[in-house]
Amino acid sequence: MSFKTTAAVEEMKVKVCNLHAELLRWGLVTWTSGNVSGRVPGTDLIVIKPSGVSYDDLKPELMVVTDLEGKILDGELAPSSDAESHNVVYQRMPEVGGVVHTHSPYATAWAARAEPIPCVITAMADEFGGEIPLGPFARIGSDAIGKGIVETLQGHRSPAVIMQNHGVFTIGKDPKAAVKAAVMAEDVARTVHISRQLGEPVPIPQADIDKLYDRYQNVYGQQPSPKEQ
Ligand SMILES: O=C(CO)[C@@H](O)[C@@H](O)COP(=O)(O)O
Repeated sequence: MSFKTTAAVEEMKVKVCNLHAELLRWGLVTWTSGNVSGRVPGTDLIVIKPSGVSYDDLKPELMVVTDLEGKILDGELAPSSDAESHNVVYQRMPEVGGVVHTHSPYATAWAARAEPIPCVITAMADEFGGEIPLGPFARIGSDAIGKGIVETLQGHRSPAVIMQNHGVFTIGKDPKAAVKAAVMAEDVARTVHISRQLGEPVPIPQADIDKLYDRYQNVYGQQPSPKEQ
């Protein structure tokens, strides 16, 4: 039976396509590395970048729609080679609406050293609620990467995980939130790297991390007015 698209699917194709430009804008990807996906709200449909296509050539109509098992439902091209990893996250974390993968240089350098990024700046407490955890080494081609992402994120508030010897995976309530987490992960990875070159960074006490995280997640910025809630 041929796939019957919807306005929501087409809207997600545009969002996912356009968010790939943010990966370039913030210096998170090189050539065709990296990928963004989004879950169409209220469905088990996933929209993801086609594999190996130049960022300059990405268009909404080239995005690939799959089910949670990776079966292609819409799209002429093969989905990202990381689609299985994204799908394991969506299968096991129903609250996740967006997943991003990059090889951003500073965060990936921490992954190459198999070290989690310690929470030593308030920006990390704000966005990640603690360290950016390290996930296991796993080769592409099975569900091992996806399982490693999910198992590592459990017990952390971080929306980002650095996978040993590989790179960054981030999650969010929607694709834009996952892209933000990828941008901020690279930003703090760079800062903490620079700090550690000149000495030993000083950890922030957990009680302060908790307060900073709560403020940033619940007070910072333009909170919806009571009538909007
Ligand atoms: O990291 C990997 C594979 O794990 C890269 O190949 C990935 O960033 C880009 O692959 P795709 O073009 O999305 O298939």
